[in-house]
Amino acid sequence: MLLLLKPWRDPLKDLKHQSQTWIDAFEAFMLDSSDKVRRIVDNIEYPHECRLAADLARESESNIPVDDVVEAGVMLGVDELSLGEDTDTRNVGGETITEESITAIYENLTPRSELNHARQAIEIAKGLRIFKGQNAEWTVHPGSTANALGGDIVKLSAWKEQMKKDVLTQTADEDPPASVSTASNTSAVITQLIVEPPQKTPVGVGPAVVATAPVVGVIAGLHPSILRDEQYRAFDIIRWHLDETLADRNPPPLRMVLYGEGGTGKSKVIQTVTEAFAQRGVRYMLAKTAYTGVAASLIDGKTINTLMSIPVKANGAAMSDRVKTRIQAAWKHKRYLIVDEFSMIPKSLLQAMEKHVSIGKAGSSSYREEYTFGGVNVILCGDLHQFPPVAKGKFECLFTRQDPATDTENSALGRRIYEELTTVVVLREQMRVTDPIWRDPGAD
Ligand SMILES: Nc1ncnc2c1ncn2[C@@H]1O[C@H](COP(=O)(O)OP(=O)(O)OP(=O)(O)O)[C@@H](O)[C@H]1O
Repeated sequence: MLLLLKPWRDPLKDLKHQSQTWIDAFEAFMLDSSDKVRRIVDNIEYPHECRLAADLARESESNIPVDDVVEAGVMLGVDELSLGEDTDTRNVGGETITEESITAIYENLTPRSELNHARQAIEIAKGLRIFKGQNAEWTVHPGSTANALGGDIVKLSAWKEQMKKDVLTQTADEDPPASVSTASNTSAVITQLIVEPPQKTPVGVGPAVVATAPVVGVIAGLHPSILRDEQYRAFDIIRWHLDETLADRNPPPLRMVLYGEGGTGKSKVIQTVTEAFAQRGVRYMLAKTAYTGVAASLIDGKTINTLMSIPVKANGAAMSDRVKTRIQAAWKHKRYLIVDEFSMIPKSLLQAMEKHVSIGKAGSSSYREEYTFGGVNVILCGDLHQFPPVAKGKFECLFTRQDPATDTENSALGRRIYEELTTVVVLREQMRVTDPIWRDPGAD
């Protein structure tokens, strides 16, 4: 929180005094903080509270009892557990907000999906230069008409085409189209949808539409041609593998690490890859996840615990038939798994992930029993020095070699699974920070 909210140049000097603990430093900072900062801290869990409420509502709609304490815990992300007190009213800025007032606000809102669609339409139209000036508004004068010129028609057709692709991106995520049920007829459909891999263009010479508008709060992808070389290499490996899979050529499972410090553009690669899946009409084959809800939401994914129905607190109990049925339904069509911020995953959790995904794939037509993860392709993204595993000892870090003195059976298995990831792309170019003083803090 201090890193996020307090201005700093040298984190060790500016964020806390040497004599302070991090907790003391945070408390001291909060004492002097502005109302705005307090509001941010107070509300930081709010999106997760909303998502949890939605998850619980969905669970109850599908007749799964919500008062089944152990099973309800299974569905929660780690950071979704401390929700604070359950109250019917909140006081924001002296105004009391009740359930009724929230309902009234929601009733007057345009549905989010429509807003996203409208934003997307405008972004794409801007990219295609349908609007005349940079900030021109699209005003309609009653009674007056204008003749469209040839160029306008071309732009409008391009806009319609791009809109169609984006509708695919937004809708084709969870389930395959009804007509796509087997691998072979998948590839038949795909040949119609496949787009040629783009030629790389020099940096700065981007196509008219460089990115589609993101789902709100999710990092948008880039057109592959404007990815940096290292980013493109990672994208191209996954794209190639996907095309081989779709052509039924059964490539060996992809076991890949996309490694790079914060700001080197990993999330951009993930979203560009997502769009490649959507363009091929197979978004439903891709599962995206991260350890924390915040990291998962940035890539439009789910937390590991939710996606794989892994209990937050391992209780050693055998998996119930109900959970098994649920993960098999969720994983039936999944072929690729992208995990962001993988440094937070302890070895034993990687082992649990492998086990749950394998169970999830068992019985499906794409299950490959001889491979870990039931043959699902795995791409771990992150930086081992960014966030260590939460609340676990050093021996649980994935980069710590196996050691019989400290490793448990599960953590040793987790390390062995990690060692399978031999395709590694390292992103070195810092994309977020452009000020040289930040890039090299040691320089005066
Ligand atoms: N090819 C690119 N061209 C221009 N900007 C880019 C490119 N790739 C990434 N960026 C920008 O760099 C910044 C960091 O990118 P991104 O969030 O993908 O990095 P990251 O490695 O996922 O960071 P973190 O690990 O902190 O989440 C973003 O502002 C993004 O828009």
